[in-house]
Formats: sequence, structure tokens, C-alpha cells
Amino acid sequence: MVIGVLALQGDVREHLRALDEVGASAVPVRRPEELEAVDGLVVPGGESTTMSNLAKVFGLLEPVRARIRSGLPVYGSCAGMIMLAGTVLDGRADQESFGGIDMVVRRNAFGRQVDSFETDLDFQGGSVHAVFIRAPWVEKVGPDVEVLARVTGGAADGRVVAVRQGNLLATSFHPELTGDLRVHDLFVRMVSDAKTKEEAKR
Ligand SMILES: NC(=O)CC[C@H](N)C(=O)O
Repeated sequence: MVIGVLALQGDVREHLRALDEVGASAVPVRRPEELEAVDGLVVPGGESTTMSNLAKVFGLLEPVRARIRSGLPVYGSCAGMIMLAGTVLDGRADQESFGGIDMVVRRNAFGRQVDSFETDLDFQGGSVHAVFIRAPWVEKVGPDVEVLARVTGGAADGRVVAVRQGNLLATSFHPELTGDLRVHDLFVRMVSDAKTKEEAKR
């Protein structure tokens, strides 16, 4: 089982390291041929407008969309969450996402005064330490989207910051930066379950 990290822009190395730490074999993905070879994909944090541009330049926009449609497990953190959103608010006019998750996401939602902050969140019955950096939040989810975490307390109380829809997972925060690897662990299990199901079909 091999998990790719989309390596156009953003904190690619941190995700490669986090995946390695949870025992998954991880490789950078920059070209369509490399995308073909992976069983799961991580879309890192960074800058979604730049990532969107580079995805077009590197010819990856349509190939990633096609693999998402055919069930590829994908995890997006922060800018990666924006890339997985069906609808992006406060984006640049020419910004495109891969889509896949039926949600409305607002870029830089927490506001300029609180560009970045850290907090603990309930995540799947445990607590996860979350770092937010010019992060989006989820404003609306469709019926098939499961909410995995919300902010508690402060001005953003109740805001949705982690979601899952089928094989797609997204967080507003950056678990790759904290060493708290619960989210990567969950994603690796999603990839391995998807691969087992895929093999059973053959
Ligand atoms: N840390 C991040 O990934 C920030 C996301 C960035 N604000 C964007 O719009 O893409």
C-alpha cells in the first residue's frame, strides 16, 4: 500500500514524515503517472490558490478529479480541505478545487486578528491538539457528510473543522505539524480498508 502526497506546493515533507511515523509508505506525487500508482492521496496545507494553479499547469486537476470519482481515498489538511470542497467561499475567481466533498468551505475564515491559533478538539472519542494557520472552516455540509470535529469556545464556537464523506477526509487544521497523528492514523486505515474492498471485488 502506497500513499501519495500531492507535492505541488505546501507542507509536503511534514505529511510524508507523519505518514512514515504511522507506518505507511509515502511518496511525493507531481505527475499523472505518479498519481496512477498510489492507493491514497494527501493534499497538504499551503495556499489553495497556488495549488489550484499548479494542479492545472502540471495536468493533475482532471486526473485527481477522476480518481476521486472512482473512489480514491484522499485526505486534505487546511488548503487541502479547500481543494476537496464542492464550493469555496472567499476564493479567488479563477480558483478551482478538486471537489468531492459536498460542503461549503470559507477560506481564511477565522479572521485576520487570529491568523493562527492552537486548541484541543474532540476527535473520534479522543482529544486532538489542533494547529490552525489562516484556516478555512466548513460552513455547510450535505447529507452524506459526517462531521468529525468542531471548535469549542471562543468566537468560532461550534464551527466545523473536520469532516468525512466516504473515502474523503478533510481537516481545517494541520496534524502534520503537531506530532499528534490520530488523523493520519485514521486516514491510513481508510486507505487500507478501501484497498481490501477493491481487492475483494476482483
Ligand atoms: N495553512 C493553510 O493551508 C492556509 C490555507 C490558505 N489560507 C488557503 O486559502 O489556501
